[in-house]
Amino acid sequence: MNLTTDIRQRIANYDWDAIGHTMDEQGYGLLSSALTAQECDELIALYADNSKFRTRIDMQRHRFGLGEYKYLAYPLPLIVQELREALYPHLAEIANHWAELLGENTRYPDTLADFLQYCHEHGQTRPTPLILQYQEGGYNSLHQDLYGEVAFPFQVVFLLSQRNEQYTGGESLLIEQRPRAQSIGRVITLERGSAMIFPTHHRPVAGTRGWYRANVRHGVSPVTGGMRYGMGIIFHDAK
Ligand SMILES: O=C(O)CCC(=O)C(=O)O
Ligand SMILES: [Fe+2]
Repeated sequence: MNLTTDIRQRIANYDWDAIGHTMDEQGYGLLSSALTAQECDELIALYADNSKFRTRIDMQRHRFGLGEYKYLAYPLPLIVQELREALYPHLAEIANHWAELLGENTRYPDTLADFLQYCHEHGQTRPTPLILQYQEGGYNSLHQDLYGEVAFPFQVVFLLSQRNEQYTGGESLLIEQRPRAQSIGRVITLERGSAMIFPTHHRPVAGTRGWYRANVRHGVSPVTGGMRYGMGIIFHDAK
């Protein structure tokens, strides 16, 4: 791959205060134009190269939905490594703020390397960034990506395909379940190269007696035509 090296700068250029506020308010955030069309194409092309991946999952076999995904192997492709490293400190700051709101003692370290060290000490050593592929009819059931006791509270998904040109349907879904209430469903329409930051397991919501946890699951609605690729960056490693 002909990798660009301005990823760190691109990530640093987002208005992270504004993203933090949006995440506090709606539970997720968007990064528009995080990847160029060429980078999206390169990542899609990478999907065919099994030497870059450690595991392939047939989603139907596990009743996770319909489609497939592959977990990248270490060392991660440079662009994925750079995105994971560059996103982490901004998200750790928001994560620490959320932990405070929820009265948790957890404090996330400032660097991805330190956080991964912590994962490794807890037996979580396998890389979790993944590329997902859905054909017509494919979908991803509502789920959470937890792979052990250590879980970073946010993950990021990048849409790699061109909506309405390469595929139709296949909307990103977030379902938020508040205690003793019915769930809220959010449909997030991503553009090619854009990304969504969302909670891995829950988000703080203001109640009449302080902040409480609302459980969040994510998924993808059925693809009605064509082929849709996404790339997920999960920060905790897996057991
Ligand atoms: O394909 C998608 O957009 C959903 C990806 C997903 O489940 C994830 O990134 O964890
Ligand atoms: Fe997921």
